[in-house]
Amino acid sequence: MALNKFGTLSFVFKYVKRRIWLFILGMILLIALTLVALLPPYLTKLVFDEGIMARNMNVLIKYVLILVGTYLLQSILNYSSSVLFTFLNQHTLLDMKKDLNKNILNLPLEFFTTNESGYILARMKEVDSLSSFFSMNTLRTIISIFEFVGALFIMFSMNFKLTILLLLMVPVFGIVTKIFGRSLKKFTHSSLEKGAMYSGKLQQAILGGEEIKRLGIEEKQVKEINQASEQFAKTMIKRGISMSGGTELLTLFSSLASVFLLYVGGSAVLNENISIGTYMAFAGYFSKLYAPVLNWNTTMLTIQPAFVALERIRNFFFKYQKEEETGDELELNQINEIEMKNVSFKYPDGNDYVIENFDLNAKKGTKILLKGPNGSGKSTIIRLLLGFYNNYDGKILVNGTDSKKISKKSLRKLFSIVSQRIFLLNSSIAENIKIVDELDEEQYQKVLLKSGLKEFVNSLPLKDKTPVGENGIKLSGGQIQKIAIARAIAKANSDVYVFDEATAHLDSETRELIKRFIKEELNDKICLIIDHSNNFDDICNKIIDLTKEEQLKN
Ligand SMILES: Nc1ncnc2c1ncn2[C@@H]1O[C@H](COP(=O)(O)OP(=O)(O)OP(=O)(O)O)[C@@H](O)[C@H]1O
Repeated sequence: MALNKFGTLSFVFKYVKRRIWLFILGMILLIALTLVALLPPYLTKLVFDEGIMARNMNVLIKYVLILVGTYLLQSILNYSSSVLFTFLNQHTLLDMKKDLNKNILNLPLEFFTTNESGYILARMKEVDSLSSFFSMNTLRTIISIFEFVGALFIMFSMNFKLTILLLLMVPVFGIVTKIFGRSLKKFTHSSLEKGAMYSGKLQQAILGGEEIKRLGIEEKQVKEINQASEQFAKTMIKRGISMSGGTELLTLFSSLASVFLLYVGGSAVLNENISIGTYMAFAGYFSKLYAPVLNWNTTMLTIQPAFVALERIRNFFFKYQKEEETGDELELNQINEIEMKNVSFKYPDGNDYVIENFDLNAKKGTKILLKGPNGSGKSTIIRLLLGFYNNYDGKILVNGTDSKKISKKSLRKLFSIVSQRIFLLNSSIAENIKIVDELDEEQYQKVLLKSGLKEFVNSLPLKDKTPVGENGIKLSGGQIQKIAIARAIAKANSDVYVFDEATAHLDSETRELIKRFIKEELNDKICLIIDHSNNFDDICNKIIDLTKEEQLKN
């Protein structure tokens, strides 16, 4: 979805609106600043014409003192508006970031499976460049537009013909700025994209550092990262060249324009059409005629990336439909039955059906063992039950209600899952176990016992305060799995327990412990167990083999 500037501005305005009175105060300060800034050239004219040329010391002193006061006032107004806009800038940015942070975790699973985490992070960081919307450069551009109008008015009142002549130069600046802006936008876009890709590659390599070393593919990885880094550097060079070219061209034009003023203004003084004072005032106002265009150029250097970043942020983060809860969905308090009727599903980016015409029925007390070779769709069935995808054929019912009508948050709250890919926070063992619900000491000790963690935790010098490292890097595969099991047991009020290859890394003793827990303590729950071994055959009352049409046991 291509967004126009209007769409982008209205998006920014949504945030401005929240502090509209401060923005209005800021604009009043800017207008006051403009009026004060218009005084010095006119006062200079009076200093020359009525003081110096008329050889009147008192008048000279009077205007010099007024000039001092004007500059003082200008400084105070400048300082106040810049403080105010710094405050507004940072708070507006903070609001945007908060919204983005909230949005990101509400995006569908597809967003996280199709984009590298480093790439997502880099794109989120692009928000920082939005700060330039309210930076001093932008303020200067706004002030210069006000000043342009004021200066034009005063110049016309002093000498109409000379003003028209000087105005002729403005379109030249406009054209150069426009061409320059276009190429800058193009290079900014590609440099942001290449930068995000570079971050993605780098983060992937850092996360997979151990595996890369094991496979001995360090050089290959370095080559790929360097290639991404080179592409990023190339676009940055192009952007830099375009920026220097544009800036230099504009500087040259403004120098030539002042020579032009020297010539036409000087000729007017020689022909006695204007006084020296008027010439001096013209020299002061002259720069204000081109200032909006020149300032726009400088502002563009910072604001253009901000516009591009905003478009990219909106295109990227908002192209996925959020998993938003409208409040109309049914809130679940318990799950008594889950059913899948004739369900067929393929992933949004996949061509083939992962599961076809699949049926499942589980009431409280049912323990289902899901079997089937790798890639046969076992974990996909769990994802569908959790409402991660809606684009399936057939029906998924919870307590007889279409699962699409049920609040996903309330549904997921009633599931305890030990997934195949376990994610641990980089914090202590205890914090990882109590990630969803707080437990009292007695409950917590029971959880440690049931998950087979107690002995291990007690053997550690820091006990359950031991940090697990990034994604459990400091623990063994089995220990990670035990923490995930403890986490699932610790979650209060669950009605459905899912064990997706939950015991693959466990020793036989712990496996038996978990088996006993499932057998003895989950009899009034629904259990879905995915396992390749025959370990759980005897404690399940239903076995579904995804390679076979019929269910093996009922
Ligand atoms: N996010 C995804 N996007 C596209 N295809 C996917 C996605 N996740 C899984 N698949 C594909 O769907 C199929 C089923 O995957 P799934 O993880 O459900 O299998 P599984 O039966 O649990 O396998 P395993 O026994 O190896 O754990 C696989 O072919 C896999 O490549």
